[in-house]
Amino acid sequence: MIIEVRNLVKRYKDVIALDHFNMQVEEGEILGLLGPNGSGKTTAINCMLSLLSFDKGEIKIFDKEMTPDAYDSKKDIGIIPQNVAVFHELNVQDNVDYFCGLYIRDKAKRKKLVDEAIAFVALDEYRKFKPGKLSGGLLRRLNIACGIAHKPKLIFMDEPTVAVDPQSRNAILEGIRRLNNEGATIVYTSHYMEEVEELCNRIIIMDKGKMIASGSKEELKANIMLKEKVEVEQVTISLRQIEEIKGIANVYDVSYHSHTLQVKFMEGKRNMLNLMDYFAQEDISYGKVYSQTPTLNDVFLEITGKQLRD
Ligand SMILES: Nc1ncnc2c1ncn2[C@@H]1O[C@H](COP(=O)(O)OP(=O)(O)OP(=O)(O)O)[C@@H](O)[C@H]1O
Repeated sequence: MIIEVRNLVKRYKDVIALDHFNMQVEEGEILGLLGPNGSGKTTAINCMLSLLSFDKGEIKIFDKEMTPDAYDSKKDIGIIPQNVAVFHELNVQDNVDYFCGLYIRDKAKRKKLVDEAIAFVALDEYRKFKPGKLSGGLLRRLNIACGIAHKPKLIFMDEPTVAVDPQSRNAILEGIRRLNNEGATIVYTSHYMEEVEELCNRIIIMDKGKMIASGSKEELKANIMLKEKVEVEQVTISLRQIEEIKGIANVYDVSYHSHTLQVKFMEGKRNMLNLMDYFAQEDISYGKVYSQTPTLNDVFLEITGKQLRD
């Protein structure tokens, strides 16, 4: 076990940011911490890093209690904070060298690590650029290079792709996979469910400071009632027909707004065909029809009754 968090409680005056939060991370995982804005992701990470004190609970990292002076553990941890934290007076190379130098004294060894980190985030041609000259995506990549140059065993990444162009975003996600392949355990926070689905082998969903679900994306989706969602556009149906659609096999929820019909199905085959058969029988005309499998937003919606996205 690389991280063990038990019953963590953190209050900011009247706000309970973490409410008996639990989480465990095993070696080699890419753990996704997913939750809407304000659900407590950053607070949880900052407590794990001992950057914040907390009111109750226990945090162990590398099997040792995490405290502000746990330097032995800290040297094996990398942090990529949500807000880019680099020195604007230093160029790309000197920034990476500075952060690497906090951990590695030997100059020759450090030079090699700095070169590797810069190559890793593909910033070679920008070595001499100061941060002010870099685009948002390149700046994020510099932020990552600063956090990983000392080759940490455990890396915390707090929303590293916020406000990043798609090309840099893909480069960042690919880089995270490579770091993981090279042996790093990664804790990745995001409120983008697509990213978490794509990247993480286990996901913890947070809401209001609590862990509300945990598992692989397949496990999380298998545990909810929704198995298929069919949406039909440009359709006009009556209240009687809505009631009859509710009676079709496996249907458990029907909603109808602005001529768009959404039908949720539990387990089952031929769901869409059964619905189309009903439309044919009733002579109902319709526009486009989509069938969707559940997303992590559906998991969140079923557990909390609200959307993951704001
Ligand atoms: N310094 C602070 N003082 C008071 N309240 C705070 C402070 N930092 C966070 N909070 C509150 O604690 C709760 C959790 O915030 P936190 O930033 O940890 O959530 P988050 O999931 O990381 O959100 P985001 O995705 O917006 O970063 C929120 O209600 C937030 O308003």
